[in-house]
Formats: sequence, C-alpha cells, structure tokens
Amino acid sequence: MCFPGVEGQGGFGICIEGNIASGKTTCLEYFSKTSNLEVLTEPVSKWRNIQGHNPLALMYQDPVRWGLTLQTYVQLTMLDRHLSTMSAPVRMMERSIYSAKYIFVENLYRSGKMPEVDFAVLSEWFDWITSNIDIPVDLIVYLQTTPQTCYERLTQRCREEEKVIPLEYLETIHQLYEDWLINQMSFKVPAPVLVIPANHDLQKMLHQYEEHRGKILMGSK
Ligand SMILES: Nc1ncnc2c1ncn2[C@@H]1O[C@H](COP(=O)(O)OP(=O)(O)O)[C@@H](O)[C@H]1O
Ligand SMILES: O=c1ccn([C@H]2C[C@H](O)[C@@H](COP(=O)(O)O)O2)c(=O)[nH]1
Repeated sequence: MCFPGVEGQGGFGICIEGNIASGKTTCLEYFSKTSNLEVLTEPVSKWRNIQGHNPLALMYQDPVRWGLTLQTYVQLTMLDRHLSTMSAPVRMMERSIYSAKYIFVENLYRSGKMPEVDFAVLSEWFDWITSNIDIPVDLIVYLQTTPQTCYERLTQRCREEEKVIPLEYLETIHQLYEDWLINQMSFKVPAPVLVIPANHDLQKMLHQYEEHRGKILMGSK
C-alpha cells in the first residue's frame, strides 16, 4: 500500500527545522510573501487545545504521564500536514513527522521520561507510517542556533506552557538536531540539508534568507 503525498501531486516540499524558538515561524512568515509558495506552520494551536485539553502543557508538567499522549497527537497532526492537498507548487512547512520522532520522542525516551512500552508503541506507529505512506520531503532547511540564543528568544516569546523549560532542555534538543542533521550519525536524513546560521538579529536573518532564496527554491524548478 502506498499513498501519494506532495511528490505525487507534483510539488516540491521544504521542511524548516531547528530548536524551539530558533526562528522557524519568523522564517516562514518571511517566505509567505513569495508567490507560488504555500506555508504551513506547526499545528501548535491544536497541541494546546484538543477538545478543551492542552496536551502540550500536560507534557511539560508531567512528561512521564503525558509524553505519549502529546507525541501521538503530534504524529497525527504532522502526518495530516504532510499529506494535505497543495495549494501552490512549492510548500514550506515547519518541522516534520521526522523531527517529532527523531528529536522529541527520542529525547523523552533517552532522558528516562518515556516508558519503554510507550516508546515501542510510538515507534511501531512511526515505522508503519513511514514504510507505507510516501512522506514527501525534498529539502530540509536547518536553522542552526546556539541553545543560549533559543533560551533568550523563548523567554522573550513567553509562551505559557514553555515557562518551565530550562536551558539544559534546549541543549539536549540542540545536540539531537546536530547529530541528526549535521553529524548524520543518529537517524536517516530524508532529504538534502541546507544549514543557515541563525543566531543573528532579525535584519541579518532576513538578509540571509534573501541570499539563500535561490538555493531554497531552486530544487523546485
Ligand atoms: N533573528 C531573530 N532575532 C531576535 N529575535 C528573533 C529572531 N527571530 C525570531 N525572533 C523572536 O524569537 C521568538 C521565537 O521565534 P519563532 O519564529 O517563534 O521561533 P520558532 O518558530 O522556531 O519557535 C519570537 O518572539 C520571535 O519574534
Ligand atoms: O514533536 C514535538 C514538536 C514540538 N514540541 C514542542 C516544543 C515547543 O514547546 C512546541 C513548539 O515548538 P516551536 O519550536 O516553538 O515551534 O512544541 C514537542 O514537544 N514535540
């Protein structure tokens, strides 16, 4: 069984990856003004409110109890994003079903905050999805930051659920991203990776996005 995704629709799919508060949404906002390009942000509002419940907040309060709940829903909503019908020939989306598994589920498990049975259930779901469904990713853009920069931006953004996040959490997420996308020694990387240094101020970042516009969108031509 194989279901067609964006590739089946003849489109070009770009995933913007990076640590929490690295600037992914800001990057997407910038590119959203480009014609013939659609932007899909992470479905965070769904993770904060499913039928009146807030699995994101619950996970930060008690990851052992709620990690599986959140990550099951993240996996579903990311799959839904990947498979949704394209409204333009190029799609730029925030994160992916891959980073949900390789970064966030992996972190919960390795840190002892996800019971082995929960990890096994999520892993079997993930393996089934990725071997039976075509998840279309043509390019990964990695916004590479230091954990300290993300900590400052996260503090400034002040999302209620994330007030409990310490710098050490961002350091761990950072290392998982580096091992996956830079050192390429942890998990299979599903597409070529373009690394953009992202510690700079907003003006310099927008300048860099303009410089990289060709490289990012080139593959779509
Ligand atoms: N280059 C930058 N310099 C300073 N602040 C930034 C920069 N990019 C984004 N921000 C701010 O940092 C916070 C997190 O950015 P955001 O784009 O929401 O990150 P992400 O989507 O990766 O979590 C927001 O308050 C945003 O306005
Ligand atoms: O699989 C996932 C993906 C994201 N999260 C958390 C991390 C953040 O608190 C929010 C959204 O991330 P941003 O980087 O600000 O977009 O969701 C998670 O726990 N699991």
